[in-house]
Amino acid sequence: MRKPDGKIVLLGDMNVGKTSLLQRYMERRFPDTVSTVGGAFYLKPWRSYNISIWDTAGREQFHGLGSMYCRGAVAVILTYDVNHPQSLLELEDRFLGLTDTASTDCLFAIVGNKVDLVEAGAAESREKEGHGPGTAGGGGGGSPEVPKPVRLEDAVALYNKILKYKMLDEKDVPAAEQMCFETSAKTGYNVDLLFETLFDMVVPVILRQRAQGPPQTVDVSSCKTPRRTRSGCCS
Ligand SMILES: Nc1nc2c(ncn2[C@@H]2O[C@H](COP(=O)(O)OP(=O)(O)OP(=O)(O)O)[C@@H](O)[C@H]2O)c(=O)[nH]1
Ligand SMILES: [Mg+2]
Repeated sequence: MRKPDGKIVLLGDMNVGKTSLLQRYMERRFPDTVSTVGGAFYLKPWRSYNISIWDTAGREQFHGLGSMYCRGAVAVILTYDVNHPQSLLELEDRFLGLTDTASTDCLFAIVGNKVDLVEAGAAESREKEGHGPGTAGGGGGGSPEVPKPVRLEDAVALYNKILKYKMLDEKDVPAAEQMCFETSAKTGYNVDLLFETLFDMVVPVILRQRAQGPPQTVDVSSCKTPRRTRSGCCS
């Protein structure tokens, strides 16, 4: 098997849907998942490159492994659940620090998953209030404004905090609007857009890294070995 040219890592709290997003993209389905143990990866050929995409465990007990998985990453997908504000806060509090081992020109995407539940919840409350499905609660025809527990603006604010944390100038990185996504692994909404936008963006990073010399290697002495690692689908 050819060595991957670049690595993308999914990070985020347990249950936000990291494994489901990856399976939706790679396998085109939404199977039942079990909470991830350790990590697992897929290899995605993209143009003339091989990109590895790492799924990580959100559970606290595996937290220490996160920085090992991020080592040398060309992009990190920080995932939260749009229905759980705490999962967005956790990205800043618990997961951002893990990306210190990523490549210096690592790209960051922020992904709010499970948007289908917002729509479902809104439809349910409309019905409870006596409005039929499809009515906009007295509105005049346009699609109803669905209140989301976490708004896209909150993700954009986090993106700007990340730039500060990494001491990056916004002129040198993609705009927040390009890097904040709302997805549904269940319906597939925006899932291809997320991964393929990112693949296209990481290609120049891979080329830059190649021009600069050999890829960074893992210093195994500085990280704990996982007790159990679920093997990747390609291993
Ligand atoms: N409705 C809905 N459910 C989802 C979506 N994505 C994931 N789920 C469900 O959320 C639960 C957790 O999904 P996982 O993909 O296992 O979450 P995870 O982030 O990988 O969790 P850990 O591996 O524990 O870190 C599962 O029951 C999924 O079926 C989505 O877009 N919509
Ligand atoms: Mg998982």
